[in-house]
Amino acid sequence: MRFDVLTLFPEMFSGYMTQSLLKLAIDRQLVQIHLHNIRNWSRDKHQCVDDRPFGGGPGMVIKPEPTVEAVEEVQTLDANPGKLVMLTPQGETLNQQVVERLATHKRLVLLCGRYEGFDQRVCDILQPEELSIGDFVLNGGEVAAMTVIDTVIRLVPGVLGDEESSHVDSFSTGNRLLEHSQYTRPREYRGHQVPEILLSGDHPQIAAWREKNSRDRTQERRPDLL
Ligand SMILES: Nc1cc(-c2ccc3ccn(Cc4ccc(CN5CCCCC5)cc4)c3c2)n[nH]1
Repeated sequence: MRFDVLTLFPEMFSGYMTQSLLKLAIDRQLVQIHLHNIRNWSRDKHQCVDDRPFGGGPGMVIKPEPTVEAVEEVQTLDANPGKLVMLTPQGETLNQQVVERLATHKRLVLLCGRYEGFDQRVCDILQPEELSIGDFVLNGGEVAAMTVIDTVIRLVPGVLGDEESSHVDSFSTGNRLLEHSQYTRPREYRGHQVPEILLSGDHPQIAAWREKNSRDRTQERRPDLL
């Protein structure tokens, strides 16, 4: 799967791309991430990409020319132009079902804004899918784009090992329970014991304990999921 990210801050992705799961997926050529700085498509000698909003108001707006021309050129870099997604506070809210839909595409082109966002004509001309990652305000689209990448790559075949395959993730279609509690060594820590059943090797009983623990946690924390 190929991701192209258009942003004014490509350096924000450097550390993220060295993160283990994504780095492994890239090294194994299961995933490609291509970063593009929108500023490289600015037309003026000062490389300006933003300007004051017509009609007044706070902040600056990213100009339509460099943005549209950047997306159009980036889309030509592969035979498949990809699914264009704009990260925005005003978009459809991301959830696991949206992630599963996005993962069906071979290429995602993620458009990250800053300031007050993009000139409306960027949406009118390019008609991107507009995505929010939740009802809170970020300072730009980059963290939202990383969230999209982070969630979608878990669904790319081969990225997760069989053991940890994503179909048993919480929120996956058909699985609406929170995950059960997890424990590892030591068996006791500051007087807190690991539940004996998990040490028993009795796998049917362990599975039953985990199912009940998932249900109890979901009832307690997210009854809306039941
Ligand atoms: N899920 C989610 C995605 C984003 C997101 C995504 C992309 C961009 C690009 C720029 N920003 C910053 C920003 C923040 C708030 C506003 C609204 N504005 C505030 C001041 C008064 C008028 C209205 C606009 C732009 C972004 C924020 N935030 N949250």
